[in-house]
Amino acid sequence: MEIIIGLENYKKDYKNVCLALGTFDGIHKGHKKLIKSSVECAKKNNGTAVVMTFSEHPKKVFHNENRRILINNEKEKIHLLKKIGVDVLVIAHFTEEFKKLTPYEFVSEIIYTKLKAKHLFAGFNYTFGAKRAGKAEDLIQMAKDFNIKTTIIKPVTIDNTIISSTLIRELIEKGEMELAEKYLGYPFLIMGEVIHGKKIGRKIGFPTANIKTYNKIYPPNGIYGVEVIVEGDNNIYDGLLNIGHNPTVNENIENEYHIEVHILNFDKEIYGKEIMVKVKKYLREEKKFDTMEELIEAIKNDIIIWENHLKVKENE
Ligand SMILES: Cc1cc2nc3c(=O)[nH]c(=O)nc-3n(C[C@H](O)[C@H](O)[C@H](O)COP(=O)(O)O)c2cc1C
Ligand SMILES: Nc1ncnc2c1ncn2[C@@H]1O[C@H](COP(=O)(O)OP(=O)(O)O)[C@@H](O)[C@H]1O
Repeated sequence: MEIIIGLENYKKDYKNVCLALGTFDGIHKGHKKLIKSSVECAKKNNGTAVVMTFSEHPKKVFHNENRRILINNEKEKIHLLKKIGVDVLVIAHFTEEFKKLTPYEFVSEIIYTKLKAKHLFAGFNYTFGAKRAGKAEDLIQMAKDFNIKTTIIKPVTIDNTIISSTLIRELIEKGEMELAEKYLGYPFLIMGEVIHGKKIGRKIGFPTANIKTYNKIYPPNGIYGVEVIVEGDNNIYDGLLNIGHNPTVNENIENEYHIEVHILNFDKEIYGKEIMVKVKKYLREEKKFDTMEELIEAIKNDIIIWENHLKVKENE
């Protein structure tokens, strides 16, 4: 997959561009259906499947919020789009200038002139142009003027509920990881670089790879059962993730926020490597223990609980 950052760097004449439009935060089952349609369109027409998203979440730019609101950081998004078979990902900057384009200017200047799209794919609730004034039906009409076909993808539902990034964000914020997985179509991901921590983990017999944090949503503080993939290693490991302040070892918890994973049956130095954690299940809240012995006992118990859970799942 080719990655183009900034529309000004989209320069090649790609053939028969099948363009998927949307913010695609989460790349959930609904997004996947839409993006897959553009990939299939490209295959059928000997063309190019292009996805255009923004480097900043449009809502964040609109409300100037600092709140963590994204389900995926850029790395995760790239990983997920590659898997679907997208040829070109354009990450446009959501600039002041861009925000001012009317819906018609967006179609004419960006979709037609710049991206040279032949076929568009957008969701039923897609909005575009200044003040998000353009709706999915407008897109069909406006694109017609430029001889561009448009396919609007109907809502994808599970148990009569429309899958949406908002719903999934709420589930992640509540720690409902199994439900989040159901709507996403894959477990919630945490991808990032392994950084140095306080080096207490290995002393107590449970080394934990600390993962660099990004401005995105994380599940509530607590202990989670996870799967782990380490850069340059083909195995999928089981593991236990801890998100929180480590109150047992930290006096001043306000300044401490860590995301760290103990990988089961693993013993390698992986500082600086990229790791991917698939968050499967919330196990318990993070506690302040009076002694290190109690913390060690709790971690041992977490491992037993998670291994037993996996055994039961295997036999189901
Ligand atoms: C499975 C697991 C459960 C944990 N539970 C707690 C907890 O309840 N309370 C706590 O203060 N720290 C908890 N920790 C975090 C440890 O305090 C932390 O891993 C240890 O201090 C090592 O940190 P370091 O990587 O900076 O050396 C847990 C860690 C793991 C792997
Ligand atoms: N089973 C394991 N799980 C996690 N990290 C491991 C494991 N075995 C070895 N390591 C290595 O040990 C480091 C974690 O040890 P730790 O004492 O907790 O140090 P730090 O505080 O720097 O994270 C990891 O970054 C990794 O390089």
